[in-house]
Amino acid sequence: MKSQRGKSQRKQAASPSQSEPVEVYCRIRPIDDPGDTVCVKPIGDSLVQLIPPEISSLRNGVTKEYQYTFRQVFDETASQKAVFDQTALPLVEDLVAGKNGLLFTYGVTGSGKTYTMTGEPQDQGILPRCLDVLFNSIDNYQAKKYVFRPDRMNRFEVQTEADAMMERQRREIMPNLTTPSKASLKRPESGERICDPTKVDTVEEDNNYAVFVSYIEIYNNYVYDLLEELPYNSITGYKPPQTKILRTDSGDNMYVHNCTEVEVKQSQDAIDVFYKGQRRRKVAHTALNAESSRSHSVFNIRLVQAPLDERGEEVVQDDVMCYDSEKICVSQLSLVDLAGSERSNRTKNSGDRLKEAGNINQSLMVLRNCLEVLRENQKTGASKMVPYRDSRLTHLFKNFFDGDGKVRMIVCVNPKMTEYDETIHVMKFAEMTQEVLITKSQQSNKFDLGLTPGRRHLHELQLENAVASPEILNPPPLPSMLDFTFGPPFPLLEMVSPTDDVTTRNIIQCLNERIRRRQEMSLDFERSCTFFRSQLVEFEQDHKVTKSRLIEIEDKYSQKEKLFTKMESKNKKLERKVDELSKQLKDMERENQLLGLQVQDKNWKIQAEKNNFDKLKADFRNRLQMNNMAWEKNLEKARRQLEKEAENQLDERDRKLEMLRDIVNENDLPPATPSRARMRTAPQPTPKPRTYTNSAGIQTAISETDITSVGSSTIASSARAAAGRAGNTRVTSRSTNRIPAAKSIPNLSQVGVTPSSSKSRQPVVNPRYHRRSKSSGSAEQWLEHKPADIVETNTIFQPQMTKKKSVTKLDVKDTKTATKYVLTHQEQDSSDELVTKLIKGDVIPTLGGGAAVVFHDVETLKQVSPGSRKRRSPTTPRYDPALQWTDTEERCSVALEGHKRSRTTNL
Ligand SMILES: Nc1ncnc2c1ncn2[C@@H]1O[C@H](COP(=O)(O)OP(=O)(O)OP(=O)(O)O)[C@@H](O)[C@H]1O
Repeated sequence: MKSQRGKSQRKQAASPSQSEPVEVYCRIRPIDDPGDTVCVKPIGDSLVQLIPPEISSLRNGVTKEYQYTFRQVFDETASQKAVFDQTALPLVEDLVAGKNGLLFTYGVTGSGKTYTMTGEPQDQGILPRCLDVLFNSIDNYQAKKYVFRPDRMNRFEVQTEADAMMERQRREIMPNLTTPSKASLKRPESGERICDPTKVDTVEEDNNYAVFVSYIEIYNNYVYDLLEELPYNSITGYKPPQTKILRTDSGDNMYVHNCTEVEVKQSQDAIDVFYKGQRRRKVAHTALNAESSRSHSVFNIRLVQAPLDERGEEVVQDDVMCYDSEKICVSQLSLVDLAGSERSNRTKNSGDRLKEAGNINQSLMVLRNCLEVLRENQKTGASKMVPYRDSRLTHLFKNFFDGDGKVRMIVCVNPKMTEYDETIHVMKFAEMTQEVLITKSQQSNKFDLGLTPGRRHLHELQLENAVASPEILNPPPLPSMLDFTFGPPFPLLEMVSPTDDVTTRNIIQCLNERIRRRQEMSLDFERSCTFFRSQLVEFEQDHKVTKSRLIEIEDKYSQKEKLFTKMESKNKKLERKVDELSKQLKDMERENQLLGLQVQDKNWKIQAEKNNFDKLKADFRNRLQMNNMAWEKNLEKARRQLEKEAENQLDERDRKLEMLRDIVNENDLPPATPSRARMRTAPQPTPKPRTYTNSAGIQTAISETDITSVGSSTIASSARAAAGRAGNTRVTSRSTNRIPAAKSIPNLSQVGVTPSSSKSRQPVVNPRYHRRSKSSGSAEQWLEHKPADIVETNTIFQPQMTKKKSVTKLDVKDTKTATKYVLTHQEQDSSDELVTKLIKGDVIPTLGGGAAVVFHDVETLKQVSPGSRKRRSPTTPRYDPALQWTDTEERCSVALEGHKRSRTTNL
C-alpha cells in the first residue's frame, strides 16, 4: 500500500491586521405564551435592548435598560434558513476552500440552542443544512470511498485505487460499522426532510473530495465518542462507553484520540450518523426544558481534498513530486451545541442532574475565563496563560482561539421576563467575546503542483467521446522522445591538405545527417501541428457545446433561483401569516376562556340570588301565613265580641221598645213582636223562592232574601196589611221572622237617626203616627220616590196610592206630611228583563224632629218579552245581582236622610 499523509495546517503567527474578532450573533426565540412579558427587545438589525423587570428598577423609579450590539440580531420570526445563511454558510464556503471553522450556540437552558443547531426535519437547523450545502457543492468531485483513510491520529492516508477497491470489497463482504448502513441508522420518523438546495462555488474541480464526520460529547468533563461501536454481550448487554483522551497531533492541533470518523458520501448518510450519535447523547427532562442537553456536543465535519493526477483521473500518487501537506488538505467545521447554563434553584435539579448542572456551569465558566484572558492579553500585550486546560471543552478548541480558523457564536435568548437574571450574564459574556481577536486562517485548497488546470473536465470529455469513437481513449502513441538537436556534433572542420577528402566527406555526411534530421523534425512538427490543430478544433467544438450547455444550465438555474426566491418569500409571508393567525387564535382562546369564566361566575351569582330569593319567598310566605292566622284569630275574636255587643244592644233596644210600646200603645194593639231572643230560638222554615204569574204575563217573584234584606219582622206584619190593600194587584209579599244578624242591625239603627241627633243615639220611633195611618186609610199620605231615570212600564197594574206626592229627589220636609213611603227601583235580571220593584214602608216621625221609614213590603213587577230571543235594551243598565241590594240600599239611605252617605257608613 502506498499511502500519503495529510494533516490540518499548522498554526501560523499573524499580525493584528491579519486577525478578526469573534463574530457573535443573537437569536431570540419565540415565547410559548403570548401573554408573557418579555425582557429582550430587538432594535434594528444588530441591536437588542434588555428590559429589567419592575422590581429591579432603580429607587428613583427610573428603569435601567441595557443595549447590546451584535453582528446580527435574529428576532422571533427569523427562519432557520435566514439564520443558516448569515451564520454558517460562510463557514461552509471556508470549509470547501480548505479553512477551519468553529460555530457554537450559547445560552441559558431552553433558549433554543439545540433548535438552532439541529432544528426539525421540515425546518432544519444549521447542522443538516451545512451537510446539504457541502454535498450539493462537492457532489461531482468526490473521491471513491476509502481512497482517503483516517489514521485515528488526526491525519489521513491516501490509498491507491487498487487498495481502496480491495478495502471496499472487504467491507462489503464483512460490513463494518465504520460506514453507516442505512438499515441500522434510522433518523426519527417525524416527516420527510426538506433539503437545503444551496451550493457554494469555492470548489476546485481538479481536486477530489471526501467527507468524514465524527460526533463526540463532553459530559461531566469527560469526552465520549458517540459513534463508537460498543461491544455487545448477550448477558451484560452493551459495554458502557469508554472516555476518550485529548491529544496533540504533529501539527500541534488538539484532537480526540481514537475517535470514530465515518466517511459519508451524501448528506442523508451524514444526518443518519448524526441521529445515531444523538440517540446516545445525554438528554434529560428538567423543569425548564423537556429535552435538556446535559452535555456539550461537538459534531465535526472534516473535508479532505487532494489534487487529481495529470490525467484527471485519480488522486496524485507520485511521492517525488508532492509532499504531505502540499498534496492533501484537511479542513474542519466543528458545530458545537453547548449545554445550557442553569441555576439549580430554577431547574430544581437534584442528584445526577445537579452534578451535571455543576459541571456544565463549570465548563462554561472556564470558557468565559479563557476568552477574558485572551482579550486581556490582546488589549494589554500581556502574555498571561490562557487556562484552556481547566476544561476539556476549552482544551479541545484551543487551536481555534489561537487562530486556526474562524470562530462564530450564536447567543440564543429566551425573551421571557423570568429569564432576565441569566440573560443579562449571557449578554455580558457575548459582549466580551466580540472583543476577542482571532488570527485569520491562512490555509487554502489551492495546490501548486504545476499540473494543467481542467484535467478532470478533459478526462470526462474523453470518457464521453470514447463512447462515440473508441480510438480517442487509445490515441496514437506520440513519437518517442524526440531529440531536438540537429544531429551529432560537427566533425573536425580543419582541412589538413587540399586532398583531405576524409574531412570533406565527414562534413558532407554530418550536414546530410543534419538536413535529414531537420526534415524529420519539420515533418514531426507538421504532424504535431496537424494533431494539435485537430485537437484544438475538437476542443473548440467541445468548448462551444459546453458553453452553450453552460448558458442553458445557467438560464435554468437562474430561473429556478428566481422561482425559489419567489417561493421562499411566499413561504415567509405564509409563515408570518400562520404565526399571526396562531397568535390571534391563542388570544381568542384566552378571551373565550375568560368569557366562559365570567359567564360561569354570573351563572353562579344568579343561582345564589335565586336561592336567596326562594329562601326569602318561603320565609315571607311563612310569615304571611302566621300573620294571617294571627289576624284571623284576632278578627274572629273581634267579630265575636262585636256580635255579642250588638246582640246585647239589640236586646236592650227591644227591651226599651217594648217598654215604650207598653207606655204608648193602648190595650187594643196587637201583641208585641216577639223578642229577638225568641226569634233567634224559633224554628226557621227553609226559604224557597216563589213565582206567580198573572194573566198579563207579568211575573212577580219575591225571594226570602229580598224581604230579609228590607226590614224587620215588626214591619213585616204591616207589609202584609199593605199587601192586602193592594186589591186586584196579584202581588204576593212574604215576610219571614228571620232576622239577618249583621246586615239588618245597622239598617235599623240608621232608621232612627235624625238630622240633628248624634250617630250613637238610639232612634226613637213614634208608633202613634203609625197606628193612626193604619186605622184611617184615607188619611194615608204616600211619598212616592221615583228617581228621574225610571223607565215607564205602562202596565195596567198600578199601586194604589190615593194621596201621594212624587219626588225624584228626597227632602226631609217631604216626610213631614207623609205616612207611607214607596221607592221605585228598576233593574235588569239575569235574562236581561226589566224588573221594577216598589219598596214600601211606613214613615215614622222621630223624637229629634226627623223621620224614619220602616220598610215592610216589596212589590216586584217583571216584564217578559213573548219572543224566544230576548232583546237587550241599550238604554237600560245591565243587571248585576251583586250590585242589586247595594244600589237599593243606597237609594234608601238617600231617601231617608235626604243626603248621600258613603256605603260603608250605611252598612
Ligand atoms: N426559534 C425557535 N422557534 C420555535 N421554537 C423554538 C425556537 N427556539 C427554541 N424553540 C423551542 O424551545 C424548546 C427548547 O429549545 P432547545 O431544546 O433548543 O433549548 P436548549 O437551549 O437547547 O436547551 P438545553 O440547554 O436545556 O438543551 C424546544 O421545544 C424548541 O422547539
